[in-house]
Amino acid sequence: MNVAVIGVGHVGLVTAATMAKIGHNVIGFDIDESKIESLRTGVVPFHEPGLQELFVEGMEAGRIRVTTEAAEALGDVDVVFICVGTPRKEDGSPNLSYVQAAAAMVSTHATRPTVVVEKSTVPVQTGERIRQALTLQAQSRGEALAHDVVSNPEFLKEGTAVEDTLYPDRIVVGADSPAAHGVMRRLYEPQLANHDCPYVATDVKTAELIKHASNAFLATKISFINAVARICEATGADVQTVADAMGHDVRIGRHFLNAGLGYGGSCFPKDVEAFIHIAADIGYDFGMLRETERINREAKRWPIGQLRRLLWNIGDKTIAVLGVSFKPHTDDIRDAPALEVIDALVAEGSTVRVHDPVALPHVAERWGRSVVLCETAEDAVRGAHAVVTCTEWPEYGKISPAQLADWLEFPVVVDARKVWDVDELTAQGLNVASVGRQ
Ligand SMILES: NC(=O)c1ccc[n+]([C@@H]2O[C@H](COP(=O)([O-])OP(=O)(O)OC[C@H]3O[C@@H](n4cnc5c(N)ncnc54)[C@H](O)[C@@H]3O)[C@@H](O)[C@H]2O)c1
Ligand SMILES: O=c1ccn([C@@H]2O[C@H](COP(=O)(O)OP(=O)(O)O[C@H]3O[C@H](CO)[C@@H](O)[C@H](O)[C@H]3O)[C@@H](O)[C@H]2O)c(=O)[nH]1
Repeated sequence: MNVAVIGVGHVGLVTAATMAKIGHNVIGFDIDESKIESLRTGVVPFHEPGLQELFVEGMEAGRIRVTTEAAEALGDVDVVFICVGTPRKEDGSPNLSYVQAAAAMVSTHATRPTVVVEKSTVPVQTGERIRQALTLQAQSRGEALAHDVVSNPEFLKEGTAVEDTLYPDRIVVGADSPAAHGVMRRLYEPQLANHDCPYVATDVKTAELIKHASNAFLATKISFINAVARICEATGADVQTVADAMGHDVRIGRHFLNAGLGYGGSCFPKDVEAFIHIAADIGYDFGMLRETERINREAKRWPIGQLRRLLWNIGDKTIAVLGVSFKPHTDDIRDAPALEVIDALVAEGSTVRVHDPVALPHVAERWGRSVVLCETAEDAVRGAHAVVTCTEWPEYGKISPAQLADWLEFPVVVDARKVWDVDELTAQGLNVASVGRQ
């Protein structure tokens, strides 16, 4: 089938590469000329394991091309994926202007009936609004509407996006006509032939809601365990063991019960906030999600409180921050919990030494000379008064507690991501604050 992808960012590019992998002819369209320029030369402009290879494979097979020309991308396609951003507005509600602009482009440039697929995360009822807009635009040109609108939410996680998209836990497709369902089923048929997973065919609104409900639930699971971590710290219980034992119950499951610095990234923070707004708009107060957010704000402040407890004054100290990306295996620092930690340290006047295996260029963009960029973790930690872990990059776990004790000027470790074993740290004479441990 001929597939167009509008917006080749984290979701759009993985969608494009996956669609090519399963045999479709794909064209990716973006208004960001530098992104398209980079892709034309076969270079994926952000860090996502496996994506570079998958994209180049599609290009070499002649199944993916990219363009900044909407007319070239949208003229002759069976399916158009809208993968543009839906960032939060100042009041926390989702900004749908990019989605509206993308739909308008389809209306202007499509030369035949197509299936317009919302892959961006949008509020329930957005599909209905897109359909209304497409109808009005068609009527204004004296045409009858021929496009279908479908919701096909994306569940990939950054860092494992390629794997998640090639082998998803489920595929959700919301459509309001049998014809649109038929097109989407044919689109995914080659993937389903190699990977058996539930294919949830539903109406558009239900599919839209599945996405916000899933993200809000996962974020709430994280906040729940972070609240339990506070109780463990106060009582001497061990949150890791609590989570492991809870996880043995198949009804609960162990995933997303890692206590730490809270959730960040471009999705959970904005999607939880959006869901609260969406609910409020229809007159429902989703108070539980406001509590999820409150606990998450508290989790992000935890390291600074611990540094004050262990060092008393932090303004005159050198602090090593290990990890800035919102999770390992990505260079994405959007809404990363580390931002709050670093901002607070900079505001205190601390000397902040920062290491991250891949995100340092973004750190330099955001803080300039307010922080010291370190090429290795050792450069950051050696001679510092304390070390704080903000991202659990596997390489940090390879630093032994003995090395930490040797490198640090003061023996202070604030392990917000549970990188090291507390007992091994204390055995080296280190003063330790580890999430969910006394
Ligand atoms: N990042 C994730 O892990 C993830 C996972 C699932 C769902 N989502 C959702 O998918 C959507 C996209 O997220 P993302 O992280 O890929 O965003 P992104 O910022 O990485 O990419 C969005 C792209 O859209 C382009 N764009 C904006 N307006 C355009 C237009 N009118 N025409 C063409 N291109 C346009 C931008 O230039 C950018 O390249 C969001 O709604 C997000 O919530 C993201
Ligand atoms: O037990 C856990 C699990 C995650 N996190 C944090 O939660 C955030 C989000 O992590 P993750 O969900 O792995 O990454 P994302 O790429 O943001 O993926 C989420 O957001 C995407 C965008 O909507 C969805 O598609 C995915 O299904 C959903 O997991 C990160 O800061 C993690 O450190 C924890 O603190 N504890």
